[in-house]
Amino acid sequence: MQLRFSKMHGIGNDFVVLDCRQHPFPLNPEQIRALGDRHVGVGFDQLLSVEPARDPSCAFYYGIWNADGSPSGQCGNGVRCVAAWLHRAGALALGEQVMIESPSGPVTVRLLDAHEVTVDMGEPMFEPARIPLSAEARVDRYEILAGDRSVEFGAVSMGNPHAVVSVADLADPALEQLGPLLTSHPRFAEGANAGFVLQLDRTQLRLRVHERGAGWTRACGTGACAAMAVLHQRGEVGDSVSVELPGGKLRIDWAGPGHPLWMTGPAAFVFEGEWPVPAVDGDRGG
Ligand SMILES: N[C@H](CCC[C@H](N)C(=O)O)C(=O)O
Repeated sequence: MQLRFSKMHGIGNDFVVLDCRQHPFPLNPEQIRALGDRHVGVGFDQLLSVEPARDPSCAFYYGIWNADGSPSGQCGNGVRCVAAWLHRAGALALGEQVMIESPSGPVTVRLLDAHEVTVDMGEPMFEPARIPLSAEARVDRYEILAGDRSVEFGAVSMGNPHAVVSVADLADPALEQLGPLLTSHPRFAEGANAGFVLQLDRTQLRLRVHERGAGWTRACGTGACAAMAVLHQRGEVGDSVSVELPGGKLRIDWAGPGHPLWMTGPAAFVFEGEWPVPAVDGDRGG
């Protein structure tokens, strides 16, 4: 079977997008990993499917799988690319605001232009059980033993789990080990995206993220939302911040609990292609 796809990225976080509006998602986890392989496949951080909505209040549904084949509930850079993809497919007009359904629930997207999208990512969820994180109670700062060091972090869900660690040096070599340790720490029952944030002032952050299921990526949209939300809860940033990641900048706006959190940033097309799906064993994906 030949599979048509679009290759896209959101500030360097790269995606393969599949049009599944007319046919069911066709790949099992083994095939997802093969497609995501950067040497013998096409390569991506995440695979995204565009499907008919399941929730009647939404225009479409999008599925999300990491490069290791694991599913995720949310992808911030990815949903901006889905919105731009729908615009190119003639299914979303400039300036039009629609709800799109993600595995963790609906988000609202609006195309500011063909390559700039703003998204209401919903409210950050801090309750440990909603992340999920095993903890006695919800606090602004948790302590965890990672390897031989105690690490202080914030935790939040954007529809996917995030740990946020404030650092003074994003080039600290210790982060190379700390990222994977936090991502797979047993206190995060479903794993975590581990964000390391350097705060420049109340309106500017720098961030690196070791993503669950994909490793270090050049950008993580939900990670930018998570870092801002954690610092906002501590009263350390204002209601609007610029988050600079290795691949580029996002703007995050959040007025606090009870308000939606908006993420604004670019979405880019790279190329269209076809991929011969290998006949490998494994249960159906999705
Ligand atoms: N690795 C994430 C999914 C992709 C998130 C990221 N690429 C974004 O832009 O939000 C997870 O397993 O929860």
